[in-house]
Amino acid sequence: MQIAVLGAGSMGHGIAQVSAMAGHDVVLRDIEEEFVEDGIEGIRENLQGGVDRDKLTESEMEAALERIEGTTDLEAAVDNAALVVEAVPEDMDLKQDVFADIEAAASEDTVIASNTSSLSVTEMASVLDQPERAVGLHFFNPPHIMDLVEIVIAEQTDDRTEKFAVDYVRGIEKEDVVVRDTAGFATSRLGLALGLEAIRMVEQGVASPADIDEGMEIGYGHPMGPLELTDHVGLDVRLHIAEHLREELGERFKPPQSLRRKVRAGNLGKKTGEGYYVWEDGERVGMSGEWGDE
Ligand SMILES: NC(=O)c1ccc[n+]([C@@H]2O[C@H](COP(=O)([O-])OP(=O)(O)OC[C@H]3O[C@@H](n4cnc5c(N)ncnc54)[C@H](O)[C@@H]3O)[C@@H](O)[C@H]2O)c1
Repeated sequence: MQIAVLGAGSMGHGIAQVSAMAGHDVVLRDIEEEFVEDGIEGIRENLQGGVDRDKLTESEMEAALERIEGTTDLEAAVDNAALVVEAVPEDMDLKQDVFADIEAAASEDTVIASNTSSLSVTEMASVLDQPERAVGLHFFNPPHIMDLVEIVIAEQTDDRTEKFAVDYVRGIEKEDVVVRDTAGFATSRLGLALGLEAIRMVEQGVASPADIDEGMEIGYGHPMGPLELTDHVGLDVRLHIAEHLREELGERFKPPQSLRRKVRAGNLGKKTGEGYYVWEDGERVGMSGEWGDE
């Protein structure tokens, strides 16, 4: 099957990679040649990492790369695609424009998917003449490592589109969960609830960030505690989603004060070197503020 992925950033290049690894022909589109090249280079590095760890062979890597083509031309990208997945920045106006552009250039039965992590797919689909072909495909970061794809069913999504999405996700050997298009879907809503409560517990001095995280890792078998995960995701990203969920779902998603303060101070987590932990060269070296050493 031919697939177009729009946006060659963190998520887009990974979605292109897992699709090509499953045997699909992929066209990866971004707005600048440089971004397309960076995306394809990212795929090459991921695949080479897989070869180095004996997860795939050199020839499987080359075959996957041959199935991926890069372009800046939207029409050429979506022209023959059975599925288009957009992974452009998280902005409703931009995504609606992209959806409308896809519909104008693609064939009538092309399925149009969004990789949004928090926006309403129903609202995105409302700009389409055939909104029943829209669906959310919420991949997790990084797509070549994470097994889950949350399939988001908009108000308008029809049964054909839902089945198409489920078949595609299973075909690329990912696990699917099907959720209705509601704020935060299933995963962001629950993940954030845990993250915000953990932040409030740090504020109340219940325990240190490292002890709270270790409690969830050892006690509940989570691969990573809620505070370290917050540092990985980015405090700004978590604050933004919390504000959105507060608006949609109520005060239980009210962002804690320390989260706001840290974002204002530019302490956004791993990417800036400090969040609830202190980071050096991508490694956790201590805890933020008065908590100090672990
Ligand atoms: N980063 C994550 O952890 C994560 C996880 C799940 C879902 N998402 C979602 O995936 C989407 C993309 O996020 P990202 O982190 O990959 O962003 P990113 O900023 O890394 O990449 C976005 C890319 O889209 C390109 N772009 C902008 N306008 C475009 C257009 N009109 N057509 C084609 N490309 C265009 C940009 O040049 C950029 O390369 C967002 O909706 C985000 O919410 C992100």
